[in-house]
Amino acid sequence: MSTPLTLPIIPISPYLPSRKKEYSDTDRAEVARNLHRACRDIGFFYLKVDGYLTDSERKGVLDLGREFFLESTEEEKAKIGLDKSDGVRGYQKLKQNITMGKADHHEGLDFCADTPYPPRERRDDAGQLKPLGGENQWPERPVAFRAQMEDWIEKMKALGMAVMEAMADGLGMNAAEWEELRSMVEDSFWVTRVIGAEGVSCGAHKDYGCLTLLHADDTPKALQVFLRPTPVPGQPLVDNEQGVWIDADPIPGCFVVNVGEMWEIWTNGLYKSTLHRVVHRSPTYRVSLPFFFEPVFNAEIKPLEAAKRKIAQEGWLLDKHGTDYSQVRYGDFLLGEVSGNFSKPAEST
Ligand SMILES: O=C(O)CCC(=O)C(=O)O
Ligand SMILES: [Fe+2]
Repeated sequence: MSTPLTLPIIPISPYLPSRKKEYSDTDRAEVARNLHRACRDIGFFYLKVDGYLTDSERKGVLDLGREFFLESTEEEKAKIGLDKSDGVRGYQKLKQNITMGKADHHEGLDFCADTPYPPRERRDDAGQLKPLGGENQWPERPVAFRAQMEDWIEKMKALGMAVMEAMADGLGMNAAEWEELRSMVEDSFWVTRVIGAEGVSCGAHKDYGCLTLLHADDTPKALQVFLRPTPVPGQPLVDNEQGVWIDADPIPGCFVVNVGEMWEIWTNGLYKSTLHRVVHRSPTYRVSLPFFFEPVFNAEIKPLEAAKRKIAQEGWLLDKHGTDYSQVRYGDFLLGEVSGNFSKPAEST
């Protein structure tokens, strides 16, 4: 089977609560089947969201980011720097974010779900806020930033749930299995990021969480995905090092979605967290908004029975065949990731 050089497009409307009635179970089965194939063979796909968001919502959030990055003063940016909260929430300047040990050429603004710690446990023995122990830092300008972004976050959480339900069907989960999975993501420990860049931006990396829902402006030739040769059942997987970088250019009405390492564990490696990078070379300023739809902080992530059944049914020989992926608590995994993510600039303490 030859490798497709573009990502598949998957419509999610049949799974959106507001649209479900317009579609049949057969429509949903087709979405679930295509989604399963995309997650298994590529780990990335375009999610067609049709009328789920208005054009002004889609444009509005990107404009907020652009305006903040391009029109705020250095002081305004520094006022909400990572060092003013818990080291994870707030503004990161150029080269402050580290990917695979290298500084990224983009500035960013990160927000995440409320702290998972009760009030007495938010600071360490020295009185410093622990990572994730603080509060989000919202820019004062543009004034609509917080309200508009909070609406966006609610919509992204609901969209993430619809994709999760379709993925559960794609794996052939029964009702009880889906309930268990749903309880692990329903109160998602989401993270959202606004990125602005005018040069080569984000180094090659895999996302560590559950699902990344990426909304970006229309700059082409920026995001690239590492496409592995299509796996064949019953044959050992081709070495992960082999593959080609393809452009994942924006398509109007679609998000670019990928599965993170939590899905890799849930599926014992059937769904892979795939390498991607941003090599934006055009002189225009690019704004992108990845939304990381994550499990709840305390979720214990371990291989799902439904995934094991699917592996057996389809006859896969996976890298670790015979050995299950190790169980992780999502929150521990996240803390490990965020602690390696940011460089400490000399002026921050
Ligand atoms: O800006 C992009 O297109 C992707 C950013 C990304 O991969 C990330 O923040 O994890
Ligand atoms: Fe990423």
